Amino acid sequence: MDTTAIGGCAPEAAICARGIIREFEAGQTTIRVLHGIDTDIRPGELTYVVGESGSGKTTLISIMCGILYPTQGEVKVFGTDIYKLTDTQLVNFRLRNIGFIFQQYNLIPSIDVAANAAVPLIAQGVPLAEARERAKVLLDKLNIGNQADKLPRQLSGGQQQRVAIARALVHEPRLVVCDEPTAALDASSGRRVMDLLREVAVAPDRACIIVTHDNRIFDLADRIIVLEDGRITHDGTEMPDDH
Ligand SMILES: Nc1ncnc2c1ncn2[C@@H]1O[C@H](COP(=O)(O)OP(=O)(O)OP(=O)(O)O)[C@@H](O)[C@H]1O
Repeated sequence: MDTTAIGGCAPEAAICARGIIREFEAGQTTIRVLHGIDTDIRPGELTYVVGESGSGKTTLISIMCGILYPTQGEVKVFGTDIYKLTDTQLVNFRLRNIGFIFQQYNLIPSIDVAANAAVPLIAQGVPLAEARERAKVLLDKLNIGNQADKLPRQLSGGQQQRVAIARALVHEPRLVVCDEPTAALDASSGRRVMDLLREVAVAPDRACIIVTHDNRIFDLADRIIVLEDGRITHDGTEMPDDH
């Protein structure tokens, strides 16, 4: 593992992001979406990223979890400078260390719910029967254990989202990154998801980042980062007064 320091990274940081700029090409013009983000995500904390639509939240967390290259800047995840890895090394790093919950659930339509939730374990070579059993433990905790043998299309949107959450947590990744994990859920399902995220993803050697607009769960954050037009404008334990 590469552990050389990049600009002032705390060695214990779960994520150290320095000078993150991201641009997208739009026709003849280049749009700068992130304007030089510097931040450390601490282990043992539930960190929220909030901000208006288009402020760059999804772009930032995608860069932090190794699925979108920054135009400039560096990201260390648990000491590994992820964008210096080869493509294969990066895929393997993500597989072992990171769980994602994105707004598109991307379930595999032709395999049942338990197999979908078990995908990260199967990809790591865990035998199918064991992988399914481990996935079922999480599906039970999310109150959809009784759907394990169904195909994704037989589930409601909120149930499919919970399958995606089980899939993100099943391999007990050190970093969990979630984009609106409770948006499609009623209040009690949303609380259950948050309880599970805390149980699995928040530990002294783990970290969890959540993008959310859901004010029902704001009180559960340890830290809230506010993005405005691709810049951090607030970083504290509570929401700023003007949100
Ligand atoms: N692949 C892309 N190509 C061009 N522009 C993009 C691309 N991805 C994002 N953008 C632009 O970058 C800006 C930030 O997008 P992003 O999805 O990060 O915002 P967000 O804060 O997550 O928004 P929301 O809350 O609506 O999901 C937007 O203006 C968006 O149109």
